[in-house]
Amino acid sequence: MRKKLIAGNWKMNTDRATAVELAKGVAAGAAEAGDADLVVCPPAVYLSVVAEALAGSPVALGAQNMCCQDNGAFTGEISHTMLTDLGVEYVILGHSERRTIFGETDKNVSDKTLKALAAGLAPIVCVGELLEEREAGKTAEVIRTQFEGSLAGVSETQITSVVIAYEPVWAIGTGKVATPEQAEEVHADLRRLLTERYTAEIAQGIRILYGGSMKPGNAAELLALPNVDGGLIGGASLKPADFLGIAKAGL
Ligand SMILES: O=C(CO)COP(=O)(O)O
Repeated sequence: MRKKLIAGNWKMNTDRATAVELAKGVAAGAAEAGDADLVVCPPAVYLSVVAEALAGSPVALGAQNMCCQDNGAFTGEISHTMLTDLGVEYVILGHSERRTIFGETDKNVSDKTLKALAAGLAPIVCVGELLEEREAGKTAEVIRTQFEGSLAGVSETQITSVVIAYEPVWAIGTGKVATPEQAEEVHADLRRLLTERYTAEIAQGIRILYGGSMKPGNAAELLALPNVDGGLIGGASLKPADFLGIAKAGL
C-alpha cells in the first residue's frame, strides 16, 4: 500500500513569525492527524526557522523550487546543497505557477528533477492542464507531454523517489475542485504512463498527489480514490487546523 502524503505549499505567504507559528501548529497536531507523511514547504528564506520549529516532529521540510545547477554565477537561485544543508527532504518542481508565470519548460523541470534526485531530495513534480486545454479535450495529451518531458531521463531506480502531483491549473486557488471522476481519470492515466515507461510494480509504488482547492470538506472523497495518494495543498495549508483536517480526512 502506498502511504499517503499531504504536502503544504505555502507559496509566497507568511513572514518569519507566522511561518514559525504555522510550523509549530502543524507539528503540534501531527500525531493526531493519522499516519500520512506530512510535509510543509515554506518560502525559501524561512526554511531555516521552520526547520527549527519542526525539530523533533514527524513533519518533513520541503522547498518550493530549486536551481538545476550545483553552484556558481546564478544570481537569485538556490542550490540543492543549500536545501539539504537545512534538512530539506522534498522539493516541489514544475509547479504551474513556475511554468505559467516564470516560463519554466518541461526541460527545465527535468533538469531540476535529475539534479534533485542526484542530491537525495524527493522531487514533487507537478503536471496539470489549463482550462482551455481541458475544454478542448486535450487533458490526456497535455498530461502525457508534461509527464514525458518533466521526467525525461529519470531511471527506474530514481523514479521510486519521485512524487507526482496532478494540479489542474483551473482548480488552483479558484475554489473549483476537480470532481472525483476528473481527478481519478488523470491519476489513472499517470499510473498507466508510469507502467508503460517503467514496470507495473514500480508504478504501483509511486505516490500521485492531487492539488487544487483541496480543503477538509472535499478531501475525504478525493483521498479515497484508488489512484490519489495524497494532496498538495495551497490555501488550506496556511492554517494548521485545515491542513491537519485534510490529513485526517484521508484516514
Ligand atoms: O497550487 C496548489 C498547491 O501547490 C493548490 O493551491 P490551492 O490549494 O490554493 O488551490
